[in-house]
Amino acid sequence: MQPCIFKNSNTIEGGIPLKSQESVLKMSNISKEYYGTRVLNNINLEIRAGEIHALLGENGAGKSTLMNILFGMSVIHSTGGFDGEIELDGEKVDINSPLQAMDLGIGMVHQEFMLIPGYTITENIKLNRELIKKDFINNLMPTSLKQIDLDEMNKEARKALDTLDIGIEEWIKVAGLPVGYMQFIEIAREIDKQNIKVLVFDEPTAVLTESEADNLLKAMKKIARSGIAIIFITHRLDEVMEVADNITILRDGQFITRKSKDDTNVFEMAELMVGRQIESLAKHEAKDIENQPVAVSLRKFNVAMPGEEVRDLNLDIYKGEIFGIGGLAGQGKIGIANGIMGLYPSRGNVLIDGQPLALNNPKESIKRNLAFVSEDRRGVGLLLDTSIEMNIAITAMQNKNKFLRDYKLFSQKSHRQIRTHALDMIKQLDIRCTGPEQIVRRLSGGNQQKVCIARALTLDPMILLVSEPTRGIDIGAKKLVLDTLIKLNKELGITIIITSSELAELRSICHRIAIVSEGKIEGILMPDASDTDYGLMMSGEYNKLKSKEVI
Ligand SMILES: Nc1ncnc2c1ncn2[C@@H]1O[C@H](COP(=O)(O)OP(=O)(O)OP(=O)(O)O)[C@@H](O)[C@H]1O
Repeated sequence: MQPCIFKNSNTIEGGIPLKSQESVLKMSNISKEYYGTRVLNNINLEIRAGEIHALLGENGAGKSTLMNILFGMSVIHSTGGFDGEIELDGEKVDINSPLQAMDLGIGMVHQEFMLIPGYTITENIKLNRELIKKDFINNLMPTSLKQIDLDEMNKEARKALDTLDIGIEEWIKVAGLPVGYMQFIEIAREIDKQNIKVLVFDEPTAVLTESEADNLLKAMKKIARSGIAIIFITHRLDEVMEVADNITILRDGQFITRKSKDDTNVFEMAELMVGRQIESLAKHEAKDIENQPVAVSLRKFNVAMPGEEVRDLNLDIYKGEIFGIGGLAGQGKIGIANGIMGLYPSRGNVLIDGQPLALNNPKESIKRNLAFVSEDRRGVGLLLDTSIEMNIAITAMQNKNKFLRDYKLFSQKSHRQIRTHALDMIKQLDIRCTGPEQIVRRLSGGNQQKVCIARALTLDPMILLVSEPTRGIDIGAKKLVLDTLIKLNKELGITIIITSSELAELRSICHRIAIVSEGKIEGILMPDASDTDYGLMMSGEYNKLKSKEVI
């Protein structure tokens, strides 16, 4: 079996794309209801071979639902199916399961990784498509005793990785690899499939740093040049401008428009998505931070978070500051907040308002008025099968005795207070839902993130740590989240520590930004420092060059 990437037929000499006029995929008049609520209404989507087609829409617009239909996901069929037609290469198809979708040549690069950590990269790429040795004896064996051709599998995996310019060895295990690599392994798995015609990238850059995202966009262009049609779901409109040929925009389950990239711009796309004009992000006001008392002091702080280790780190964060933590994936930026909150083993000294914090004890961190919005909202952030209102209230109930009626001998939860508070949060953060009783699993990704933020705010924190707060959030909601952080800082004086892979986001709202490299602070910059300084710090070169007096 040969890897398909440049075997797909729609290329012409030199690998220049032959963007066929025929559509490879056509979804017509697609409608879908969930429990009586219409979430897609007569949607059309048409894509040609070799085209990169961006599918845009706010959180909850219906993008994932449309893709779930394309993949024949059970969530669609177990909830009454859908209306409309799907055609592949001009032929009507019924797609009743993901397996059938794969057989038809539809692939998906997932937002949440679907890799098996204990397997090697090759084993993950070839999972369920293992190659069997072709010698005479092996041919005679029953299937269960046939020998796998590991050499050939490694070769093909290598070829797929090379196509993506990934230097990593194919025989190493996936466990512990940085997030950026995981994404590429997912892609390698898809492009290694022989018959792939349509490849869906669902917010592929949401978990990547800027340089990793650049590489990914390049890889996408290369894959499209081989003739594969790409559906690209993203909330980052600059990426759309960089790689997309055409764009389909959904809003509240309605088809809004289809446009050629050349006939639109970022502002128009944003407006079409949200149905109103988007103002630019609010900016914090400059503050004389360093005269304030220290709110958080870290000395020789170490956190054993796999892939994000923090090593002997020293840092002071001032009261009332919005403090940014940036850096490349795998350098330790994510470990800092997780360590302070006691979620990963840590050692060293942490002072909160001058008083030592007991480490490795999440309850203690919450008692000391810290709250955390984790980057891993599905893993540690949310109770997916519980209502929005309970998700918002539960941590404050357990740790701060909020929403409890005290009857001397026992206490009982106050449904009324929980409901009133949830309704207020839903309004303040514009959580799109059917009501406070809706279970969180049924919310779109962005709205789940807003529930995490609401839960943290419910703890009335004095120090709020937020990790990747706008990952997977649409442009309208992003502004809302960042504006909310600024407001909490300005009006309630909350010290905010925000960790983000998006430097632009940090520079837009932070008073100071620390860049983490190899588990330590490489340096602290003001938001208006030069791009060169940021770039050098991110690559860990800043201090080396400074010591040589090059800068
Ligand atoms: N399993 C489900 N049961 C009920 N409603 C659902 C389910 N999955 C999604 N929905 C609803 O369908 C609508 C569309 O959600 P969908 O996840 O398709 O949006 P999206 O555009 O992908 O959003 P995001 O950008 O946040 O991922 C939302 O109102 C959501 O609450």
